[in-house]
Amino acid sequence: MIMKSHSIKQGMSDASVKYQPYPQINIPDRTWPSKTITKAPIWCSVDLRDGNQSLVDPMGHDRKARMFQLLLDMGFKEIEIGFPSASQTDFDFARWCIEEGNVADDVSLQVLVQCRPELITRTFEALQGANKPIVHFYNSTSELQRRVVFAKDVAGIKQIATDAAKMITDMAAKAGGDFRFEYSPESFTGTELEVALEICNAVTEIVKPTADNKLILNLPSTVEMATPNIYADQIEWMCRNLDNRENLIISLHPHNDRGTGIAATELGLMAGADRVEGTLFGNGERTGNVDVVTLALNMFTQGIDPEIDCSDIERIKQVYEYSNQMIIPERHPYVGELVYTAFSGSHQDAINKGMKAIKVANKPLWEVPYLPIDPRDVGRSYEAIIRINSQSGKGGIAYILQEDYGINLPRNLQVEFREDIQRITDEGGKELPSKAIHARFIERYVDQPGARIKFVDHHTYPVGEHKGVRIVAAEITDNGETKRIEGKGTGPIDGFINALSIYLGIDMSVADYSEHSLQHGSNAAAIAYVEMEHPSGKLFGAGINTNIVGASLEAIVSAANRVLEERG
Ligand SMILES: CC(=O)SCCNC(=O)CCNC(=O)[C@H](O)C(C)(C)COP(=O)(O)OP(=O)(O)OC[C@H]1O[C@@H](n2cnc3c(N)ncnc32)[C@H](O)[C@@H]1OP(=O)(O)O
Ligand SMILES: CC(C)C(=O)C(=O)O
Repeated sequence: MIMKSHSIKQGMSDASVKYQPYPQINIPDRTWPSKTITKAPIWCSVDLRDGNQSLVDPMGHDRKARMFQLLLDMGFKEIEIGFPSASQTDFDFARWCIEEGNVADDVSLQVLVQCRPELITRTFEALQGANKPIVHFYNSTSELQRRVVFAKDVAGIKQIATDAAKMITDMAAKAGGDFRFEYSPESFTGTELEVALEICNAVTEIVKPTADNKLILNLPSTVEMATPNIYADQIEWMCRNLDNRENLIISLHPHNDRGTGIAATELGLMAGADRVEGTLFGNGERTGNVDVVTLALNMFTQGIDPEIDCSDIERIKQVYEYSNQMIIPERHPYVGELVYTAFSGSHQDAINKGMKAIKVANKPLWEVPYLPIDPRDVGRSYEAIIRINSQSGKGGIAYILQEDYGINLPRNLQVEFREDIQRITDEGGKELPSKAIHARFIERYVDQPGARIKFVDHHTYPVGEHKGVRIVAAEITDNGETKRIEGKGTGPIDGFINALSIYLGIDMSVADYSEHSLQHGSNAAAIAYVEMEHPSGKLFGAGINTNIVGASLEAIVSAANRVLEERG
Protein backbone atom coordinates (compact mmCIF):
# COMPACT_ATOMS: atom_id res chain seq x y z
CA MET A 1 0.00 0.00 0.00
CA ILE A 2 1.33 3.46 -0.88
CA MET A 3 1.15 5.84 2.07
CA LYS A 4 0.34 9.46 1.24
CA SER A 5 2.60 11.92 2.97
CA HIS A 6 0.96 14.79 4.79
CA SER A 7 2.02 18.36 4.19
CA ILE A 8 1.16 21.43 6.19
CA LYS A 9 0.68 23.15 2.82
CA GLN A 10 -2.45 21.15 2.07
CA GLY A 11 -4.80 24.04 2.82
CA MET A 12 -2.86 26.76 1.06
CA SER A 13 -3.49 28.17 -2.39
CA ASP A 14 -1.21 27.61 -5.33
CA ALA A 15 1.36 30.38 -4.65
CA SER A 16 2.49 30.52 -8.27
CA VAL A 17 -1.01 31.51 -9.33
CA LYS A 18 -2.00 33.73 -6.43
CA TYR A 19 1.22 35.73 -5.88
CA GLN A 20 3.90 37.15 -8.12
CA PRO A 21 7.60 37.72 -7.49
CA TYR A 22 8.78 41.27 -7.04
CA PRO A 23 10.75 42.38 -10.12
CA GLN A 24 14.48 43.05 -9.93
CA ILE A 25 15.72 46.64 -10.20
CA ASN A 26 17.89 47.29 -13.24
CA ILE A 27 20.93 48.83 -11.59
CA PRO A 28 23.87 46.54 -12.42
CA ASP A 29 26.47 49.07 -11.22
CA ARG A 30 24.87 49.36 -7.78
CA THR A 31 27.35 50.65 -5.20
CA TRP A 32 25.57 50.10 -1.87
CA PRO A 33 26.82 46.51 -1.28
CA SER A 34 30.35 47.79 -0.68
CA LYS A 35 29.31 50.74 1.51
CA THR A 36 29.16 50.79 5.30
CA ILE A 37 27.17 52.89 7.73
CA THR A 38 29.58 55.38 9.28
CA LYS A 39 27.31 57.84 11.07
CA ALA A 40 23.87 58.09 12.58
CA PRO A 41 21.07 59.23 10.28
CA ILE A 42 18.70 62.09 11.12
CA TRP A 43 16.13 60.32 13.28
CA CYS A 44 12.44 61.09 13.23
CA SER A 45 10.12 59.35 15.66
CA VAL A 46 6.67 58.58 14.26
CA ASP A 47 5.42 56.90 17.47
CA LEU A 48 2.79 59.54 18.06
CA ARG A 49 1.41 59.27 14.52
CA ASP A 50 2.09 55.97 12.68
CA GLY A 51 2.47 54.17 16.00
CA ASN A 52 -0.63 55.77 17.46
CA GLN A 53 -2.82 55.22 14.38
CA SER A 54 -2.24 51.47 14.63
CA LEU A 55 -3.29 51.04 18.28
CA VAL A 56 -6.48 49.33 19.40
CA ASP A 57 -7.13 52.32 21.65
CA PRO A 58 -5.27 55.37 20.36
CA MET A 59 -3.44 57.44 22.96
CA GLY A 60 -5.18 60.16 24.90
CA HIS A 61 -3.35 63.22 26.16
CA ASP A 62 -1.53 61.59 29.11
CA ARG A 63 -0.20 58.65 27.16
CA LYS A 64 0.93 60.97 24.35
CA ALA A 65 2.55 63.46 26.71
CA ARG A 66 4.53 60.76 28.47
CA MET A 67 5.77 59.35 25.17
CA PHE A 68 6.56 62.86 23.91
CA GLN A 69 8.69 63.62 26.98
CA LEU A 70 10.59 60.37 26.55
CA LEU A 71 11.31 61.14 22.89
CA LEU A 72 12.63 64.58 23.84
CA ASP A 73 14.76 63.06 26.61
CA MET A 74 16.19 60.49 24.21
CA GLY A 75 17.34 63.34 21.99
CA PHE A 76 15.05 63.08 18.96
CA LYS A 77 15.29 66.33 16.98
CA GLU A 78 12.33 65.55 14.74
CA ILE A 79 9.10 64.15 16.17
CA GLU A 80 5.92 63.51 14.18
CA ILE A 81 3.36 64.43 16.82
CA GLY A 82 0.23 63.39 14.96
CA PHE A 83 -2.26 64.05 12.20
CA PRO A 84 -3.91 67.22 13.60
CA SER A 85 -6.55 67.45 10.88
CA ALA A 86 -7.76 63.92 11.61
CA SER A 87 -9.08 64.33 15.14
CA GLN A 88 -9.60 66.88 17.88
CA THR A 89 -7.28 64.83 20.13
CA ASP A 90 -4.42 65.17 17.63
CA PHE A 91 -5.19 68.86 17.05
CA ASP A 92 -5.25 69.63 20.78
CA PHE A 93 -2.06 67.65 21.34
CA ALA A 94 -0.27 69.67 18.64
CA ARG A 95 -1.39 72.87 20.38
CA TRP A 96 -0.23 71.53 23.75
CA CYS A 97 3.22 70.59 22.36
CA ILE A 98 3.60 74.08 20.88
CA GLU A 99 2.27 75.98 23.89
CA GLU A 100 3.31 73.82 26.84
CA GLY A 101 5.65 71.12 25.55
CA ASN A 102 8.92 72.90 26.49
CA VAL A 103 10.36 72.00 23.13
CA ALA A 104 13.99 73.08 22.64
CA ASP A 105 14.88 75.30 19.67
CA ASP A 106 16.73 72.52 17.88
CA VAL A 107 13.66 70.24 17.82
CA SER A 108 11.18 70.31 14.92
CA LEU A 109 7.64 69.12 15.46
CA GLN A 110 6.30 67.29 12.42
CA VAL A 111 2.66 66.70 11.43
CA LEU A 112 1.15 64.52 8.73
CA VAL A 113 -1.58 65.55 6.31
CA GLN A 114 -3.19 64.10 3.22
CA CYS A 115 -3.07 66.18 0.04
CA ARG A 116 -6.59 67.55 0.67
CA PRO A 117 -7.26 71.30 0.92
CA GLU A 118 -9.55 71.27 3.97
CA LEU A 119 -7.11 69.07 5.88
CA ILE A 120 -4.15 71.27 4.91
CA THR A 121 -5.97 74.40 6.16
CA ARG A 122 -6.71 72.76 9.49
CA THR A 123 -3.09 71.57 9.76
CA PHE A 124 -1.78 75.13 9.47
CA GLU A 125 -4.20 76.21 12.21
CA ALA A 126 -2.71 73.52 14.42
CA LEU A 127 0.84 74.67 13.75
CA GLN A 128 0.48 78.36 14.60
CA GLY A 129 3.48 79.56 16.58
CA ALA A 130 5.50 76.35 16.12
CA ASN A 131 9.28 76.57 15.77
CA LYS A 132 10.53 75.23 12.39
CA PRO A 133 7.66 72.71 12.06
CA ILE A 134 7.73 70.09 9.33
CA VAL A 135 4.56 69.83 7.24
CA HIS A 136 4.54 66.26 5.97
CA PHE A 137 2.14 65.72 3.08
CA TYR A 138 1.53 62.51 1.22
CA ASN A 139 -0.50 60.74 -1.36
CA SER A 140 -0.44 57.19 -2.52
CA THR A 141 1.32 56.64 -5.84
CA SER A 142 1.44 52.85 -6.32
CA GLU A 143 0.11 51.25 -9.45
CA LEU A 144 -2.42 49.27 -7.40
CA GLN A 145 -3.74 52.27 -5.45
CA ARG A 146 -3.88 54.44 -8.59
CA ARG A 147 -6.08 51.77 -10.13
CA VAL A 148 -8.30 50.58 -7.28
CA VAL A 149 -8.35 53.44 -4.73
CA PHE A 150 -8.09 56.64 -6.74
CA ALA A 151 -9.10 55.54 -10.24
CA LYS A 152 -6.58 58.00 -11.65
CA ASP A 153 -3.67 57.81 -14.06
CA VAL A 154 -0.15 58.98 -13.22
CA ALA A 155 -0.92 62.54 -14.28
CA GLY A 156 -3.93 62.64 -11.97
CA ILE A 157 -1.95 61.33 -9.02
CA LYS A 158 0.89 63.77 -9.73
CA GLN A 159 -1.68 66.57 -9.80
CA ILE A 160 -2.84 65.65 -6.26
CA ALA A 161 0.75 65.97 -5.05
CA THR A 162 1.62 69.17 -6.89
CA ASP A 163 -1.67 70.90 -5.95
CA ALA A 164 -0.93 70.13 -2.31
CA ALA A 165 2.71 71.23 -2.63
CA LYS A 166 1.53 74.52 -4.06
CA MET A 167 -1.11 75.09 -1.44
CA ILE A 168 1.24 74.21 1.41
CA THR A 169 4.12 76.40 0.24
CA ASP A 170 1.70 79.30 -0.40
CA MET A 171 0.15 78.96 3.05
CA ALA A 172 3.57 78.74 4.66
CA ALA A 173 4.72 81.88 2.83
CA LYS A 174 1.59 83.71 3.98
CA ALA A 175 1.96 82.53 7.54
CA GLY A 176 5.53 83.85 7.42
CA GLY A 177 7.01 81.21 9.73
CA ASP A 178 10.10 79.10 9.18
CA PHE A 179 8.28 76.03 7.85
CA ARG A 180 10.01 72.91 6.62
CA PHE A 181 8.42 70.44 4.20
CA GLU A 182 8.31 66.71 3.70
CA TYR A 183 6.66 64.83 0.87
CA SER A 184 5.98 61.09 0.78
CA PRO A 185 4.96 59.19 -2.31
CA GLU A 186 3.07 56.80 -0.06
CA SER A 187 3.22 53.12 -1.13
CA PHE A 188 6.55 53.93 -2.81
CA THR A 189 7.55 50.23 -2.82
CA GLY A 190 4.53 49.49 -4.98
CA THR A 191 5.27 52.40 -7.33
CA GLU A 192 7.28 52.11 -10.57
CA LEU A 193 10.55 53.98 -9.98
CA GLU A 194 10.07 56.25 -13.01
CA VAL A 195 6.63 57.27 -11.70
CA ALA A 196 7.93 57.95 -8.17
CA LEU A 197 10.77 59.98 -9.70
CA GLU A 198 8.45 62.03 -11.88
CA ILE A 199 6.12 62.86 -8.98
CA CYS A 200 8.94 63.65 -6.52
CA ASN A 201 10.68 65.88 -9.09
CA ALA A 202 7.41 67.72 -9.72
CA VAL A 203 6.96 68.35 -5.98
CA THR A 204 10.61 69.48 -5.65
CA GLU A 205 10.13 71.95 -8.47
CA ILE A 206 7.26 73.60 -6.59
CA VAL A 207 8.80 73.55 -3.11
CA LYS A 208 12.13 74.88 -4.43
CA PRO A 209 14.30 73.60 -1.60
CA THR A 210 17.55 75.35 -0.75
CA ALA A 211 20.66 74.38 1.16
CA ASP A 212 19.19 76.16 4.19
CA ASN A 213 15.75 74.62 3.90
CA LYS A 214 16.01 71.22 2.29
CA LEU A 215 12.95 69.26 1.23
CA ILE A 216 12.60 65.92 2.97
CA LEU A 217 11.68 63.31 0.36
CA ASN A 218 10.46 60.32 2.29
CA LEU A 219 10.49 57.06 0.32
CA PRO A 220 8.40 54.73 2.45
CA SER A 221 8.29 51.01 2.35
CA THR A 222 4.63 51.46 3.26
CA VAL A 223 4.27 47.75 2.72
CA GLU A 224 7.44 45.69 2.78
CA MET A 225 7.10 43.68 -0.43
CA ALA A 226 10.55 42.34 -1.30
CA THR A 227 13.95 41.41 0.06
CA PRO A 228 15.95 44.27 1.63
CA ASN A 229 18.42 44.44 -1.29
CA ILE A 230 15.53 45.54 -3.54
CA TYR A 231 14.72 48.46 -1.24
CA ALA A 232 18.41 49.42 -1.27
CA ASP A 233 18.43 49.32 -5.08
CA GLN A 234 15.32 51.53 -5.15
CA ILE A 235 16.92 54.06 -2.79
CA GLU A 236 20.20 54.12 -4.71
CA TRP A 237 18.31 54.54 -7.99
CA MET A 238 16.26 57.45 -6.59
CA CYS A 239 19.34 59.12 -5.08
CA ARG A 240 21.11 58.94 -8.44
CA ASN A 241 18.20 60.23 -10.51
CA LEU A 242 16.38 62.83 -8.39
CA ASP A 243 16.68 66.47 -9.43
CA ASN A 244 18.32 68.90 -7.01
CA ARG A 245 19.65 66.02 -4.87
CA GLU A 246 21.93 68.34 -2.89
CA ASN A 247 18.94 70.18 -1.49
CA LEU A 248 17.01 67.05 -0.60
CA ILE A 249 17.06 64.95 2.53
CA ILE A 250 16.28 61.38 1.50
CA SER A 251 14.30 59.70 4.23
CA LEU A 252 13.39 56.06 4.81
CA HIS A 253 10.12 54.98 6.42
CA PRO A 254 10.22 51.19 6.47
CA HIS A 255 7.52 48.85 7.66
CA ASN A 256 8.18 45.29 8.65
CA ASP A 257 5.71 43.08 6.78
CA ARG A 258 8.34 40.50 5.85
CA GLY A 259 10.16 40.85 9.17
CA THR A 260 13.15 42.50 7.49
CA GLY A 261 12.49 46.18 8.26
CA ILE A 262 15.78 46.60 10.12
CA ALA A 263 17.81 45.02 7.32
CA ALA A 264 16.02 47.08 4.68
CA THR A 265 16.73 50.28 6.60
CA GLU A 266 20.39 49.47 7.08
CA LEU A 267 20.81 48.68 3.41
CA GLY A 268 18.79 51.81 2.52
CA LEU A 269 21.23 53.92 4.53
CA MET A 270 24.14 52.26 2.74
CA ALA A 271 22.37 53.15 -0.50
CA GLY A 272 22.49 56.86 0.30
CA ALA A 273 19.54 57.79 2.55
CA ASP A 274 20.07 60.53 5.14
CA ARG A 275 17.18 60.08 7.50
CA VAL A 276 15.05 57.38 9.13
CA GLU A 277 11.46 57.51 10.37
CA GLY A 278 10.53 54.77 12.79
CA THR A 279 9.16 53.95 16.20
CA LEU A 280 10.40 52.68 19.56
CA PHE A 281 10.57 48.89 19.44
CA GLY A 282 8.73 49.02 16.13
CA ASN A 283 5.11 49.70 17.06
CA GLY A 284 3.15 50.59 13.94
CA GLU A 285 0.73 49.45 11.27
CA ARG A 286 0.38 45.65 10.92
CA THR A 287 3.77 44.14 11.76
CA GLY A 288 5.00 47.59 12.69
CA ASN A 289 7.34 50.35 11.64
CA VAL A 290 11.09 49.91 11.76
CA ASP A 291 12.37 49.78 15.34
CA VAL A 292 14.63 52.79 15.89
CA VAL A 293 16.01 51.49 19.20
CA THR A 294 17.31 48.33 17.53
CA LEU A 295 18.70 50.35 14.63
CA ALA A 296 20.45 52.74 16.99
CA LEU A 297 21.92 49.96 19.12
CA ASN A 298 23.00 48.01 16.03
CA MET A 299 25.01 51.11 15.08
CA PHE A 300 26.32 51.46 18.62
CA THR A 301 27.66 47.89 18.57
CA GLN A 302 29.54 48.77 15.38
CA GLY A 303 31.32 51.60 17.16
CA ILE A 304 29.07 54.41 15.89
CA ASP A 305 27.50 57.04 18.15
CA PRO A 306 23.78 56.54 17.43
CA GLU A 307 22.94 60.07 18.61
CA ILE A 308 19.85 58.91 20.45
CA ASP A 309 20.12 57.89 24.05
CA CYS A 310 19.12 54.29 24.78
CA SER A 311 21.03 54.05 28.07
CA ASP A 312 17.88 53.56 30.13
CA ILE A 313 16.16 50.87 28.11
CA GLU A 314 13.90 49.93 31.04
CA ARG A 315 12.38 53.43 31.06
CA ILE A 316 11.92 53.30 27.27
CA LYS A 317 10.21 49.93 27.70
CA GLN A 318 7.98 51.18 30.52
CA VAL A 319 6.84 54.23 28.57
CA TYR A 320 6.31 52.12 25.46
CA GLU A 321 4.14 49.70 27.44
CA TYR A 322 2.19 52.45 29.19
CA SER A 323 1.62 54.65 26.16
CA ASN A 324 0.93 51.94 23.60
CA GLN A 325 -0.67 49.53 26.05
CA MET A 326 1.30 46.71 24.54
CA ILE A 327 3.82 44.27 25.96
CA ILE A 328 7.32 43.78 24.57
CA PRO A 329 8.10 40.09 23.91
CA GLU A 330 10.93 38.39 25.82
CA ARG A 331 13.05 37.92 22.71
CA HIS A 332 12.85 41.47 21.36
CA PRO A 333 16.38 42.69 20.44
CA TYR A 334 18.23 44.60 23.17
CA VAL A 335 15.20 45.00 25.47
CA GLY A 336 13.43 41.65 25.85
CA GLU A 337 13.49 40.04 29.27
CA LEU A 338 15.61 37.12 28.02
CA VAL A 339 17.96 38.70 25.50
CA TYR A 340 20.92 38.90 27.87
CA THR A 341 20.31 35.47 29.39
CA ALA A 342 21.90 32.11 28.62
CA PHE A 343 20.40 28.89 29.97
CA SER A 344 22.42 26.47 27.88
CA GLY A 345 25.65 25.04 29.22
CA SER A 346 28.07 25.78 26.39
CA HIS A 347 26.84 29.39 26.08
CA GLN A 348 27.22 29.83 29.83
CA ASP A 349 30.69 28.38 29.80
CA ALA A 350 31.80 30.75 27.03
CA ILE A 351 30.16 33.79 28.67
CA ASN A 352 31.74 32.92 32.01
CA LYS A 353 35.19 32.68 30.40
CA GLY A 354 34.61 35.83 28.35
CA MET A 355 33.58 37.85 31.39
CA LYS A 356 36.66 36.66 33.29
CA ALA A 357 38.94 37.49 30.33
CA ILE A 358 37.51 41.01 30.15
CA LYS A 359 38.22 41.55 33.85
CA VAL A 360 41.78 40.28 33.44
CA ALA A 361 42.48 42.31 30.28
CA ASN A 362 41.11 45.47 31.95
CA LYS A 363 40.58 47.10 28.53
CA PRO A 364 37.44 48.89 27.35
CA LEU A 365 36.87 46.66 24.28
CA TRP A 366 33.80 44.46 24.76
CA GLU A 367 34.47 40.85 23.71
CA VAL A 368 32.13 38.38 25.36
CA PRO A 369 30.89 35.38 23.37
CA TYR A 370 27.14 35.37 22.74
CA LEU A 371 26.70 38.92 24.05
CA PRO A 372 26.96 41.46 21.22
CA ILE A 373 26.46 44.33 23.66
CA ASP A 374 27.39 44.98 27.28
CA PRO A 375 24.01 44.92 29.09
CA ARG A 376 25.20 47.81 31.25
CA ASP A 377 25.32 50.09 28.20
CA VAL A 378 21.53 50.00 28.12
CA GLY A 379 21.14 50.10 31.89
CA ARG A 380 20.66 46.34 32.33
CA SER A 381 22.69 44.48 34.95
CA TYR A 382 24.80 41.33 34.74
CA GLU A 383 22.45 39.62 37.17
CA ALA A 384 20.33 37.89 34.56
CA ILE A 385 23.09 36.88 32.14
CA ILE A 386 23.20 33.29 33.31
CA ARG A 387 20.20 31.39 34.61
CA ILE A 388 20.12 27.73 35.51
CA ASN A 389 17.82 24.98 34.29
CA SER A 390 18.29 21.43 33.04
CA GLN A 391 20.11 22.71 29.95
CA SER A 392 22.83 24.35 32.02
CA GLY A 393 26.39 23.31 32.66
CA LYS A 394 29.01 23.64 35.36
CA GLY A 395 30.31 26.94 33.98
CA GLY A 396 26.94 28.60 34.49
CA ILE A 397 26.54 27.32 38.04
CA ALA A 398 30.10 28.40 38.85
CA TYR A 399 29.40 31.84 37.36
CA ILE A 400 26.31 32.34 39.54
CA LEU A 401 28.08 31.31 42.75
CA GLN A 402 31.04 33.53 41.86
CA GLU A 403 29.06 36.60 40.76
CA ASP A 404 26.31 36.51 43.34
CA TYR A 405 28.07 35.02 46.37
CA GLY A 406 31.82 35.33 45.74
CA ILE A 407 32.20 31.53 45.87
CA ASN A 408 34.88 30.43 43.42
CA LEU A 409 34.47 26.66 43.07
CA PRO A 410 37.49 24.58 42.04
CA ARG A 411 36.99 22.94 38.68
CA ASN A 412 36.43 19.37 39.98
CA LEU A 413 33.92 20.63 42.51
CA GLN A 414 32.10 22.43 39.67
CA VAL A 415 31.76 19.06 37.93
CA GLU A 416 30.55 17.34 41.12
CA PHE A 417 28.08 20.05 42.15
CA ARG A 418 26.71 20.32 38.60
CA GLU A 419 25.55 16.68 38.82
CA ASP A 420 23.59 17.51 41.96
CA ILE A 421 22.00 20.61 40.41
CA GLN A 422 21.28 18.71 37.20
CA ARG A 423 19.35 16.09 39.17
CA ILE A 424 17.29 18.81 40.88
CA THR A 425 16.51 20.69 37.65
CA ASP A 426 15.68 17.46 35.81
CA GLU A 427 13.30 16.43 38.59
CA GLY A 428 11.70 19.86 38.91
CA GLY A 429 11.66 20.63 35.18
CA LYS A 430 12.07 24.28 36.08
CA GLU A 431 14.60 27.04 36.37
CA LEU A 432 16.59 27.04 39.63
CA PRO A 433 17.14 30.59 40.88
CA SER A 434 20.51 31.79 42.11
CA LYS A 435 19.29 31.81 45.72
CA ALA A 436 18.25 28.17 45.53
CA ILE A 437 21.59 27.13 44.01
CA HIS A 438 23.44 28.89 46.81
CA ALA A 439 21.15 27.40 49.45
CA ARG A 440 21.75 23.93 48.00
CA PHE A 441 25.52 24.43 48.02
CA ILE A 442 25.49 25.56 51.66
CA GLU A 443 23.18 22.74 52.67
CA ARG A 444 25.17 20.01 50.90
CA TYR A 445 28.71 21.13 51.64
CA VAL A 446 28.69 23.59 54.56
CA ASP A 447 25.76 23.24 56.97
CA GLN A 448 25.01 19.56 56.31
CA PRO A 449 21.92 19.34 58.53
CA GLY A 450 21.59 15.84 60.00
CA ALA A 451 25.23 14.95 59.28
CA ARG A 452 27.00 12.67 61.75
CA ILE A 453 30.19 14.63 62.53
CA LYS A 454 30.56 18.30 63.51
CA PHE A 455 33.87 20.07 64.06
CA VAL A 456 34.17 21.94 67.38
CA ASP A 457 37.81 22.92 68.04
CA HIS A 458 41.43 21.80 67.75
CA HIS A 459 44.96 22.29 69.15
CA THR A 460 48.34 21.29 67.76
CA TYR A 461 51.59 20.65 69.56
CA PRO A 462 54.99 19.30 68.53
CA VAL A 463 55.93 15.63 68.82
CA GLY A 464 59.04 15.82 71.00
CA GLU A 465 62.04 14.76 68.89
CA HIS A 466 60.26 14.56 65.39
CA LYS A 467 60.96 17.86 63.69
CA GLY A 468 58.10 19.09 61.49
CA VAL A 469 55.57 16.57 62.80
CA ARG A 470 52.78 17.78 65.05
CA ILE A 471 50.01 16.21 67.04
CA VAL A 472 46.51 17.46 66.31
CA ALA A 473 44.05 17.07 69.15
CA ALA A 474 40.52 17.96 68.13
CA GLU A 475 37.05 18.06 69.61
CA ILE A 476 34.21 16.91 67.42
CA THR A 477 30.67 15.73 67.99
CA ASP A 478 29.50 12.40 66.67
CA ASN A 479 25.72 12.29 66.45
CA GLY A 480 25.70 15.01 69.12
CA GLU A 481 28.11 13.29 71.51
CA THR A 482 31.39 15.10 72.24
CA LYS A 483 34.51 13.15 71.28
CA ARG A 484 38.22 13.90 71.47
CA ILE A 485 40.33 12.60 68.62
CA GLU A 486 44.03 12.74 67.95
CA GLY A 487 46.30 12.33 64.93
CA LYS A 488 49.70 13.24 63.55
CA GLY A 489 50.81 15.24 60.51
CA THR A 490 52.95 18.00 59.11
CA GLY A 491 50.23 20.56 59.74
CA PRO A 492 46.69 20.86 61.09
CA ILE A 493 45.02 19.58 57.91
CA ASP A 494 47.26 16.58 57.65
CA GLY A 495 47.02 15.79 61.35
CA PHE A 496 43.25 16.25 61.51
CA ILE A 497 42.67 13.91 58.56
CA ASN A 498 44.83 11.37 60.26
CA ALA A 499 42.82 11.75 63.48
CA LEU A 500 39.49 11.38 61.66
CA SER A 501 40.73 8.39 59.61
CA ILE A 502 41.73 6.59 62.81
CA TYR A 503 38.48 7.54 64.58
CA LEU A 504 36.20 6.50 61.71
CA GLY A 505 38.34 3.55 60.57
CA ILE A 506 38.37 4.87 56.98
CA ASP A 507 41.59 5.63 55.12
CA MET A 508 41.24 9.23 53.91
CA SER A 509 43.73 11.74 52.43
CA VAL A 510 43.64 15.16 50.77
CA ALA A 511 43.78 15.06 46.94
CA ASP A 512 43.30 18.78 46.44
CA TYR A 513 42.93 21.81 48.65
CA SER A 514 42.15 25.47 48.00
CA GLU A 515 40.73 28.42 49.88
CA HIS A 516 39.88 32.06 49.35
CA SER A 517 38.29 34.88 51.23
CA LEU A 518 34.60 35.50 50.64
CA GLN A 519 34.16 38.97 49.15
CA HIS A 520 30.39 38.93 49.62
CA GLY A 521 28.60 38.69 52.94
CA SER A 522 28.76 40.59 56.19
CA ASN A 523 31.73 38.80 57.88
CA ALA A 524 35.17 38.70 56.34
CA ALA A 525 35.01 34.89 56.18
CA ALA A 526 37.14 32.39 54.31
CA ILE A 527 35.96 29.34 52.40
CA ALA A 528 38.06 26.21 52.08
CA TYR A 529 37.54 23.32 49.65
CA VAL A 530 38.97 19.87 50.22
CA GLU A 531 38.93 17.09 47.66
CA MET A 532 39.13 13.97 49.75
CA GLU A 533 40.48 10.67 48.51
CA HIS A 534 38.90 7.64 50.19
CA PRO A 535 38.86 3.91 49.42
CA SER A 536 36.05 4.13 46.86
CA GLY A 537 36.86 7.45 45.16
CA LYS A 538 37.09 11.18 45.62
CA LEU A 539 34.65 13.80 46.76
CA PHE A 540 34.54 17.36 47.98
CA GLY A 541 33.87 19.08 51.23
CA ALA A 542 33.73 22.78 52.00
CA GLY A 543 33.88 24.89 55.13
CA ILE A 544 33.24 28.55 55.87
CA ASN A 545 34.79 30.19 58.92
CA THR A 546 36.29 33.53 59.91
CA ASN A 547 39.44 31.56 60.71
CA ILE A 548 41.15 29.96 57.73
CA VAL A 549 42.34 26.86 59.64
CA GLY A 550 38.84 26.45 61.06
CA ALA A 551 37.43 26.63 57.52
CA SER A 552 39.89 23.94 56.33
CA LEU A 553 39.06 21.53 59.18
CA GLU A 554 35.35 22.08 58.65
CA ALA A 555 35.89 21.28 54.96
CA ILE A 556 37.51 17.96 55.99
CA VAL A 557 34.57 17.14 58.27
CA SER A 558 32.22 18.05 55.44
CA ALA A 559 34.00 15.65 53.07
CA ALA A 560 34.13 12.93 55.77
CA ASN A 561 30.37 13.24 56.33
CA ARG A 562 29.80 12.79 52.63
CA VAL A 563 32.05 9.71 52.62
CA LEU A 564 30.02 8.30 55.54
CA GLU A 565 26.81 9.09 53.70
CA GLU A 566 28.06 7.29 50.59
CA ARG A 567 29.01 4.23 52.62
CA GLY A 568 25.48 4.26 54.04
C1 LIG B 1 0.41 54.77 5.16
C2 LIG B 1 -0.14 55.68 6.22
O1 LIG B 1 0.06 55.43 7.36
S1 LIG B 1 -0.90 57.08 5.73
C3 LIG B 1 -1.60 57.79 7.16
C4 LIG B 1 -2.89 57.16 7.46
N1 LIG B 1 -3.39 57.67 8.67
C5 LIG B 1 -4.69 57.81 8.92
O2 LIG B 1 -5.49 57.54 8.07
C6 LIG B 1 -5.10 58.28 10.27
C7 LIG B 1 -5.92 59.53 10.26
N2 LIG B 1 -6.92 59.52 9.23
C8 LIG B 1 -8.21 59.91 9.47
O3 LIG B 1 -8.58 60.18 10.60
C9 LIG B 1 -9.12 59.99 8.32
O4 LIG B 1 -8.76 59.07 7.33
C10 LIG B 1 -9.16 61.44 7.71
C11 LIG B 1 -9.70 62.40 8.75
C12 LIG B 1 -7.73 61.87 7.33
C13 LIG B 1 -9.99 61.45 6.48
O5 LIG B 1 -11.25 60.98 6.80
P1 LIG B 1 -12.38 60.72 5.73
O6 LIG B 1 -12.31 61.71 4.65
O7 LIG B 1 -13.63 60.58 6.44
O8 LIG B 1 -12.13 59.30 5.23
P2 LIG B 1 -11.12 58.53 4.36
O9 LIG B 1 -9.82 58.44 4.97
O10 LIG B 1 -11.83 57.28 4.12
O11 LIG B 1 -11.01 59.40 3.02
C14 LIG B 1 -10.51 58.83 1.92
C15 LIG B 1 -10.65 59.81 0.79
O12 LIG B 1 -9.49 60.59 0.73
C16 LIG B 1 -8.73 60.25 -0.44
N3 LIG B 1 -7.34 60.21 -0.03
C17 LIG B 1 -6.78 59.31 0.74
N4 LIG B 1 -5.50 59.63 0.91
C18 LIG B 1 -5.29 60.77 0.27
C19 LIG B 1 -4.19 61.60 0.10
N5 LIG B 1 -3.04 61.31 0.68
N6 LIG B 1 -4.31 62.73 -0.59
C20 LIG B 1 -5.49 63.03 -1.14
N7 LIG B 1 -6.59 62.28 -1.03
C21 LIG B 1 -6.48 61.16 -0.32
C22 LIG B 1 -9.28 58.90 -0.85
O13 LIG B 1 -9.12 58.65 -2.22
C23 LIG B 1 -10.75 59.02 -0.48
O14 LIG B 1 -11.41 59.77 -1.47
P3 LIG B 1 -12.99 59.54 -1.80
O15 LIG B 1 -13.70 59.97 -0.57
O16 LIG B 1 -13.16 60.41 -2.95
O17 LIG B 1 -13.13 58.11 -2.09
C1 LIG C 1 2.57 58.60 5.40
C2 LIG C 1 3.54 57.55 5.03
C3 LIG C 1 4.93 58.04 5.13
C4 LIG C 1 3.38 56.33 5.84
O1 LIG C 1 3.07 56.34 6.99
C5 LIG C 1 3.73 55.08 5.17
O2 LIG C 1 3.96 55.05 3.98
O3 LIG C 1 3.77 54.06 5.86
